[in-house]
Amino acid sequence: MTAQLIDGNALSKQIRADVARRAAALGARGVTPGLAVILVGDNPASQVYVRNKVKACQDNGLHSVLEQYPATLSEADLLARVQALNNDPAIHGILVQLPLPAHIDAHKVIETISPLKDVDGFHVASAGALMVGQPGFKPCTPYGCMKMLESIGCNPKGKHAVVIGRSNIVGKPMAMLLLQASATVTICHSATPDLAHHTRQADIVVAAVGKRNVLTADMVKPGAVVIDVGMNRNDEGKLCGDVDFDGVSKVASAITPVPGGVGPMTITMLLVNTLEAAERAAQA
Ligand SMILES: Nc1nc(=O)c2c([nH]1)NC[C@@H]1CN(c3ccc(C(=O)N[C@@H](CCC(=O)O)C(=O)O)cc3)C=[N+]21
Repeated sequence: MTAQLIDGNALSKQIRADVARRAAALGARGVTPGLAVILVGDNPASQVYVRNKVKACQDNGLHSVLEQYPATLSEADLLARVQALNNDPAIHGILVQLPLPAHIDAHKVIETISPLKDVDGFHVASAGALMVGQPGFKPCTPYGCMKMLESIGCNPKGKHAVVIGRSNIVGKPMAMLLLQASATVTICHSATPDLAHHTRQADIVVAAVGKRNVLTADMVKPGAVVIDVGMNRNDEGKLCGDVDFDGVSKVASAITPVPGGVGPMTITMLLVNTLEAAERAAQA
């Protein structure tokens, strides 16, 4: 291992301390930042994630409400809950945990969340704002990745960044944030014929596919910075990313681990977005 480790837990600790300070300052003005998390169904992974989010709120002085519903909840009832939270002045951020049961149109649910409370940054208005450089919530995972680059003094300006993956939640907004930071951005995906051809030219690689060993040492330029957004299980059931960490960490100059990298930063940026939603509401 020659690469510098970009520690998502350590960086989260710093940023969360700042969130807690700002939350306390708002509290002194009578406003406690509030996050509502809605979980539909009993997906065990979702239950763990949601509990971690609620705990992170509690630990940093944010108010949180967890609403759990059975998988049989109707779409109409879920939309009504979201509307009620839109109108609840104690709630500044609304997160509907994905995936939702198949009978519910996730797109419809997300579009029902007020863009002012869309702390996931998944609403089309948030995506559009990011696209045109207007104020709005940035999706937490790519936002966290940008903070990780910043934390090691990696300014994307003039660099070639390759994003692997084109999801609405990570790949696309990641590319937009890097572009906004004046990187030259290449987006690769499942139909890219020669992925290694692109990644070998990259100063920054962000892997966001959801498949193990998408990025191996032979695909990385010496000295590149590598961000691993993947969340997979290996044959032993251990959590691992999209990047062959052992190989790539011998070539890269800096790399994020899984676990302890992008995951905790995603939750941290959710707290940041919720705090900012509350600060804006307090100003209005
Ligand atoms: N509306 C919505 N917003 C989300 O942000 C959202 C979602 N739905 N659905 C599911 C995914 C997944 N996700 C994670 C966040 C943190 C960790 C995390 O903290 N991971 C730890 C390890 C956790 C473990 O050990 O399992 C780590 O990487 O160190 C993981 C996954 C947010 N998601």
